[in-house]
Amino acid sequence: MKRKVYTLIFVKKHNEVLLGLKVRGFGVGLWNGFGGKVETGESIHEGAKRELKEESNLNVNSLEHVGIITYEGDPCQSVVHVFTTYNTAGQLKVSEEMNPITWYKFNDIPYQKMWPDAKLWYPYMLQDKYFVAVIKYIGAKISETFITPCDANKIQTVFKSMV
Ligand SMILES: Nc1[nH]c(=O)nc2c1ncn2[C@H]1C[C@H](O)[C@@H](COP(=O)(O)OP(=O)(O)OP(=O)(O)O)O1
Repeated sequence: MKRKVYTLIFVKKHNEVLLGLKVRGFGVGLWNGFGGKVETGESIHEGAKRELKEESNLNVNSLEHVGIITYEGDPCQSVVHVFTTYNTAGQLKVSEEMNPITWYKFNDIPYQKMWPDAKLWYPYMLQDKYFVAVIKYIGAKISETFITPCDANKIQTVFKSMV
């Protein structure tokens, strides 16, 4: 089976993270980081930078790859590559996909208005701790999860074998 590959980018500063309310596409009405499908012919990093620009107007030079999430079951079978960055350039702007876009304090993340799996792995992402997760959905409900912190070198090895 060929899984769809997605990116998810979190812009951070000190103890705050930038989230947008999804107004189009997958996950409408939920807060999330920026991201989307990796397109044919682009690398995962290139896809991540493009999606960040399209959805927030922010440019970024370097992204840190902090996690790989594999989703099983409904609503789709996919792999999501999670990135963080502290360095962006350009003027933040809402987009057709994300509106509004807001800084959230780490201890005030709106988990009740996010994908149900977010609260399971955000703690790793917020601390820049590398992680690997497998999350199985049945319908809109999580049926099984496996989430583990991961050695940075190991995740880079796994990642390089996927790009
Ligand atoms: N269960 C889940 N939990 C989560 O926190 N984020 C998820 C998720 N399932 C998918 N995502 C993220 C991955 C990706 O960043 C986004 C979905 O991307 P989209 O479908 O919006 O892709 P595109 O922006 O390429 O879409 P279009 O431009 O509308 O074709 O939601």
